[in-house]
Amino acid sequence: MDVLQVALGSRSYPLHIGSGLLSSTGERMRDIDFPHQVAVVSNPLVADLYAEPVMVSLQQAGFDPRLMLVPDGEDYKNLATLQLIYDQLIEQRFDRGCGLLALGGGVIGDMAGFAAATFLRGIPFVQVPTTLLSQVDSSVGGKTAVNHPRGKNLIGAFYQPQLVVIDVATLQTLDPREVSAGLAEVIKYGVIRDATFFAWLENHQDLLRQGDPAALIYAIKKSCQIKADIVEIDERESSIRAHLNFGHTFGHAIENLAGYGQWKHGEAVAVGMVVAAKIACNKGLCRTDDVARLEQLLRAVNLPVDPPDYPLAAYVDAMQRDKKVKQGALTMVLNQGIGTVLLEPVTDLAGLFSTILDLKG
Ligand SMILES: NC(=O)c1ccc[n+]([C@@H]2O[C@H](COP(=O)([O-])OP(=O)(O)OC[C@H]3O[C@@H](n4cnc5c(N)ncnc54)[C@H](O)[C@@H]3O)[C@@H](O)[C@H]2O)c1
Ligand SMILES: O=C(O)C(=O)C[C@@H](O)[C@H](O)[C@H](O)COP(=O)(O)O
Ligand SMILES: [Zn+2]
Repeated sequence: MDVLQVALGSRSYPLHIGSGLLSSTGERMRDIDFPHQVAVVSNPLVADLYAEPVMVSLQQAGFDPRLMLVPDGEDYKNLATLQLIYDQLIEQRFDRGCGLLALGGGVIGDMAGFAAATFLRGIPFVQVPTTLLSQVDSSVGGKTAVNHPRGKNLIGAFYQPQLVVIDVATLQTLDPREVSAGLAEVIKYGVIRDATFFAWLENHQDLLRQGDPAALIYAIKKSCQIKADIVEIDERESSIRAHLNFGHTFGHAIENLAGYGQWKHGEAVAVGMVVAAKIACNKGLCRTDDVARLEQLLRAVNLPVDPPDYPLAAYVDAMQRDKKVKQGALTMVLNQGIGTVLLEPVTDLAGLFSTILDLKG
């Protein structure tokens, strides 16, 4: 097992990464003095697969765990489902001596994390991510949120977990499409921070697409390290944390326009990264060869690269609700070649994106 650290002063926490860790979750939580009463928030699909080892290990470690289920899917990542979590916490008389454990993918982690941030003004929580995407990205860094019908993650909080338990064995039951979706965020790290890692991903694309455990474990550790390094410098996204949003301005617009759940987050981000890279290329920040490398790698791991056909005005309207908009101006994350990005203010969104939609196909 490997232990990485997210160093944030009094809010620091470890990431435990290894195979078969679920059955020792309780011991790990006892080691950090986690509260006695634990709400284990999950969905029916994940609970059928993995609730038992987690619940048993919590009981054996002396905790009082209660399983609380919410419906599965991005279209349930909203205030109504959040209310279901609060209802269960209140009905079961959870008080300030309690904590919460999020067991599932990024949807569960984001929503349960926000419940933890807000219930009784904040209770401790632990992330136990079970998708590749949640293991490389959403469980680390403390962004929690639910969607609004008009925009992704518009209602949320920065709220750090006290522990992240990444059991890579859970990836064995993951649908191949979910593996690909997770790889989009992994590829993002290569583009924004590490050209050598990007080249490694290119060299291991077949193994990664096939879900090879050794290749995935390397990619998970590398991704978590890159994300931890960024979050440690800029926890609340006042500067370089926005780099982690590469591909998300357009990606979130796709998710919103299509209707939540129609596109997987990672798939939308894949297209968004290509769009951002094409903009960067038009501005002379990267070469057409860099865009081609990105497209090739995304295609190789079965990710889409072409934007769905919505009117430009609809895209522009959706992108205006991006959280990187301040006083009406959007800041875009654009790549400089492969391995570095910069932040660039955009005034004429329609003008900028009309060129890119022309580039389609
Ligand atoms: N907070 C952040 O920093 C951050 C970062 C990236 C993405 N996100 C958010 O994460 C969400 C996407 O997360 P996701 O891709 O994990 O999707 P998800 O949570 O919807 O999970 C995908 C599917 O896999 C199922 N599943 C989970 N674990 C499984 C397993 N081990 N075996 C079989 N099936 C399993 C889920 O039930 C679901 O049906 C989006 O809402 C996105 O906005 C947040
Ligand atoms: O942790 C971050 O910061 C990220 O931007 C990671 C993204 O992959 C993630 O999808 C995040 O939720 C998007 O942030 P948002 O602020 O645009 O909702
Ligand atoms: Zn993302």
